[in-house]
This record gives sequence, C-alpha cells and structure tokens, in this order.
Amino acid sequence: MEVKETPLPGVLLLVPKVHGDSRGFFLESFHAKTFSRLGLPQLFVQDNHSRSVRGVTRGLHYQKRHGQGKLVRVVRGSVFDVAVDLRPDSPTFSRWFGTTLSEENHAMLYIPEGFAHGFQVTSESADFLYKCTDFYDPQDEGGILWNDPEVGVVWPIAEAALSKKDAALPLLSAVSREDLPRVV
Ligand SMILES: Cc1cn([C@H]2C[C@H](O)[C@@H](COP(=O)(O)OP(=O)(O)O[C@H]3O[C@H](C)C(=O)[C@H](O)[C@H]3O)O2)c(=O)[nH]c1=O
Repeated sequence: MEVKETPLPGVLLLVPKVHGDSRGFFLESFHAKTFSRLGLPQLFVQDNHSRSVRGVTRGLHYQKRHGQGKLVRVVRGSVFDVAVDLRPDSPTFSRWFGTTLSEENHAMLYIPEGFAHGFQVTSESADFLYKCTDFYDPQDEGGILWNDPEVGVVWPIAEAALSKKDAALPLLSAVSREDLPRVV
C-alpha cells in the first residue's frame, strides 16, 4: 500500500499494490494490520455503494455528532473526490483537497471525521464504494454548498447535477459552530 500525505493533515491518499496477470488483477482494498501500522482506523461499521452518471455531484456532506471517517474508492469510472476541513480550530479550516479516484488508478482516499466529503463524476457513470467508521444517521447530517466561494473547490465540471437536498445546502459562513462537525 503506497501512502501519500495531502495538504490536509489526516487526509491520506492510499494506492494499493495491484497484482496483475493474464486473468486481470487482484488488490487488497482494506487490511486491518496495514491500517493499524498507518495509524488509521481498523474498525469500519458500514460499507456503502453509490452509482452516479456524469456531472452528478454528491456533497459536501458530514455528520455533526457521529462523525464518519471514510475510506473511499471507485471501482468503475472516475470521479473527482473532495475533502474540506471543517474542524473549527484547525489551521487548515475551510481548506479543500481534491483528487481523481478511478478504476484505472485504484486510488483510495481516507477522510477522517471533521471533514466534509463530496465527489463529482467525470466518466459516463461511476460506481463509488466506501467504508465508514460510524453509522449513517439522517438526523445528524450536515453539509455545505458544493460551490461555496469561501471554500473555492475547483470542480472539473461547472454544471453540477445535484439532488434537491444538496442544491439547498448552506454556505459555510451560514453554518454555526455547533452545527460544524464535533471534533473528539
Ligand atoms: C448516506 C446514506 C444514504 N442512505 C439513503 C438515504 C436516501 O434514501 C438515499 C440517498 O441518500 P443521499 O442522497 O443522502 O446520498 P448521497 O448524496 O450519496 O450522500 C452521501 O454523499 C456523500 C458523498 C457522503 O460522503 C456521505 O456518505 C453521504 O452524505 O440513500 C442510506 O440508506 N444510508 C446512507 O448511509
């Protein structure tokens, strides 16, 4: 597993070793001992799979009190994946980091609690899989608008296809401190 730090402390880019042969390839997408060695969580309690078409932008989401660490990857197609630091006292508060995750590069991103997460599909369709360190709690959801100018994410596709919920998310400046992710 190749591990690269990002400009956001705690957000890590992970590229698993790919064992290719005439049949195709094999890779380990998660290994508790490797994660323990990297200081990453070993316990993920929920796996998710979403499929989206080109231009769909999901996010920027987080959970307020039951923050979810997320290990995200793409098994078909490609996305531009983004993490935004929403830890109020962090020196990188409101800073974002983005990278392409795809079936070609096999790259994974680990996004800790305290960050908003979102992605935009850059292929015809994309299958997005991720592991979460806490359970989904719809009453605990928070989010900020995908194109909040204060955050300034540079998305590959200007015209995002959004859910009604995401189109109505607030700007970061309108989110009170108690509605930001709780940092344990
Ligand atoms: C997140 C989630 C959703 N759902 C149900 C609720 C809705 O009936 C349906 C779609 O939910 P939503 O529109 O919130 O899905 P996304 O827009 O992909 O939300 C996710 O988008 C960004 C990228 C994230 O990182 C979060 O994991 C999550 O907020 O799935 C569940 O049953 N379990 C879940 O864990």
